[in-house]
Amino acid sequence: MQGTLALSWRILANKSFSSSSMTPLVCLDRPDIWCPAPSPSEVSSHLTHDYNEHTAAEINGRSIANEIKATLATQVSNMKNSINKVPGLGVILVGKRKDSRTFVRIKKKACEQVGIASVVTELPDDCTESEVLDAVSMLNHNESIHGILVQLPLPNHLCEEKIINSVKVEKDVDGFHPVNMGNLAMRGREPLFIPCASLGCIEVLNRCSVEILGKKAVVIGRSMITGLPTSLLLQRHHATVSVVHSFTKNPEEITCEADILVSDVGVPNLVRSHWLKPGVVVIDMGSTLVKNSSDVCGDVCYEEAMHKASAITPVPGGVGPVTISMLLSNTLEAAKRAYQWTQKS
Ligand SMILES: NC(=O)C1=CN([C@@H]2O[C@H](COP(=O)(O)OP(=O)(O)OC[C@H]3O[C@@H](n4cnc5c(N)ncnc54)[C@H](OP(=O)(O)O)[C@@H]3O)[C@@H](O)[C@H]2O)C=CC1
Ligand SMILES: Nc1nc(=O)c2c([nH]1)NC[C@@H]1CN(c3ccc(C(=O)N[C@@H](CCC(=O)O)C(=O)O)cc3)C=[N+]21
Repeated sequence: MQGTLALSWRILANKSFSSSSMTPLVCLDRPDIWCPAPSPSEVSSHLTHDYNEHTAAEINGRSIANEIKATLATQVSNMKNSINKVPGLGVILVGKRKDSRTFVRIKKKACEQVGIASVVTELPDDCTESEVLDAVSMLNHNESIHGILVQLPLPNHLCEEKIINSVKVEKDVDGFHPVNMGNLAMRGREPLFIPCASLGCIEVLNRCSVEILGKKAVVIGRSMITGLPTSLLLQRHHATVSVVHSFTKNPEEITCEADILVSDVGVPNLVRSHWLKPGVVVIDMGSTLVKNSSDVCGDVCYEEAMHKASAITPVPGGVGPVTISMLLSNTLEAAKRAYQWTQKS
């Protein structure tokens, strides 16, 4: 087992960017994000390792996100200089949920960092469905808003389906509109936007030179926000994907086959050591707020996984910040399309 771990770590650290020969999935112009191969030094700069080969490399999502944000900030500034426009994100926040308010605050701050304008429309917990639909409609018609995000979950009395369907497909930077999700699921079709957490997952794997093509990937969770689009996107990158959910019997028998394990559940410490194959790359998307604290907790028992995996994203500081940078990237793409502006090389 130790041999396997040592080998997989060496592969991870030394391999050149294996996905560079792959056609980018999205027809988005994502220079410097999907395309170029990171140099070995760039790869290792996102991985911290204590030089003990029997523990996993920790993937530094904050440094990946900072790199992406620096690229986006340059492009936003170029757009401003060339056409005197900046991308705009409209967020609708319903109610007082602490986690939702935190996530919206993080998104707003990230927009400021790269020069994207953001407006947050706040509605009370007991607002009516037509008030939310009106708020979406205002943003749909606002020419300085290029991306719209309705923070989920919504209070139970509101119909999530109806509200998501009302977002203009061209402004659906979350990628949750059925047209975008449907196109993601259908081979040969290109969605205008892919959900940010799924993009974040692939971005982390790409930037750490983890090969996806031909690998066995297991996704735990099948929600619209994370699990479902992540399994679809991993398939587009030619992984063989299995999906585990709340009705799966003996999930550990499936997860322990995975070369890449993605967990999108929201149950702290669900994934234990015996769920993992030695050398697996673990992407922990779980982000649960710990009760009576501002700490967040992932789905994977980190201390146990450290001794089994070859690389792992921590929580916080793993895939979460990369997800946020993908929202910024989608918003910039939306603005580029709206203004038919392309970055001159
Ligand atoms: N880091 C990031 O970038 C992001 C993190 N998140 C986080 O991801 C987590 C999941 O969010 P979200 O997808 O919205 O949550 P949902 O509650 O919508 O979905 C949870 C999924 O996990 C499955 N599930 C629940 N319990 C188990 C179990 N014991 N074993 C296996 N599967 C189980 C459910 O199965 P079933 O379908 O059968 O009900 C469902 O598919 C949250 O912590 C959220 O905060 C979300 C978005 C981005
Ligand atoms: N319309 C909509 N779109 C979403 O994309 C969406 C949503 N609703 N509802 C909730 C989930 C959750 N989600 C996260 C994004 C970033 C972090 C993130 O950046 N987490 C930080 C920690 C955050 C903290 O410190 O509280 C980290 O992991 O380092 C977490 C979770 C997006 N979601």
